[in-house]
Amino acid sequence: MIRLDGLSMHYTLGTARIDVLRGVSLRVPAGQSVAIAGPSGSGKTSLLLLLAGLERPGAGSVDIDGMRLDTLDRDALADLRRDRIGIVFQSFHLLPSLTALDNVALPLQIAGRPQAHDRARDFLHRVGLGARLGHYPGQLSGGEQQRVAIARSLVHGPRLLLADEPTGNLDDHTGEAVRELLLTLNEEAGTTMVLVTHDLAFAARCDRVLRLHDGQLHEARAAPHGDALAV
Ligand SMILES: Nc1ncnc2c1ncn2[C@@H]1O[C@H](COP(=O)(O)OP(=O)(O)OP(=O)(O)O)[C@@H](O)[C@H]1O
Repeated sequence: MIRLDGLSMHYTLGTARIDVLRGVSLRVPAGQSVAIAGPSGSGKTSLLLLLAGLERPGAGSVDIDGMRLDTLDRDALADLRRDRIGIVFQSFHLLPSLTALDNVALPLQIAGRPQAHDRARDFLHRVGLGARLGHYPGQLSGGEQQRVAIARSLVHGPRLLLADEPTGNLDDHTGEAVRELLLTLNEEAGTTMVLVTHDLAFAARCDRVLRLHDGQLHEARAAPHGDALAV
């Protein structure tokens, strides 16, 4: 369960203040898939950064599975991300000196999990990159790098996936494969998903669609469960 209560956030640039979120409250039950839409610059990425504990809100709180992120120190936040959260950023943050396989295996190795390379290989196959295991990020196309980042975000079996435009750079066919992979994980493993996406086909298949506008989240399409509505 994700609980956001009265979440506000602003950036300060010189003397200018940019209010990005203005008192956002939200509940996302475990296992729900949520698409977040909204105009460019409306704060969608900032919201994901708050959910991941990579930014701190100016006011309000983020609670993931009963843990209030503002009570956790930097190490505890890193542990939370390593154990429970998968993140796909718009810029993929792949390590340039590691192959695709090693990039994907790294989170498992850091966590001391066994069979890191076998599992990484399996996930790279699932995103259609079985023939690119030994490629370095600089030798991969943008869409291929994106799929490596998706494989890396999923390899440790996160309970929560936060993804910024996961199908943004992909052609129709590859985009469909990634949509299927994520939705299958959502359905079969019960992975909670919060996706920023302009991909209408993807949003249409999520349980719920929210729109961020003027610092507020609005329910564009609600899940059928009454307890899942934004409050
Ligand atoms: N580090 C920063 N310092 C100052 N302003 C920032 C910073 N990061 C983002 N902003 C501003 O905050 C606003 C929200 O940015 P954010 O990236 O969250 O929007 P977004 O909805 O994800 O946009 P897009 O759809 O274009 O990716 C934008 O106006 C942006 O210029």
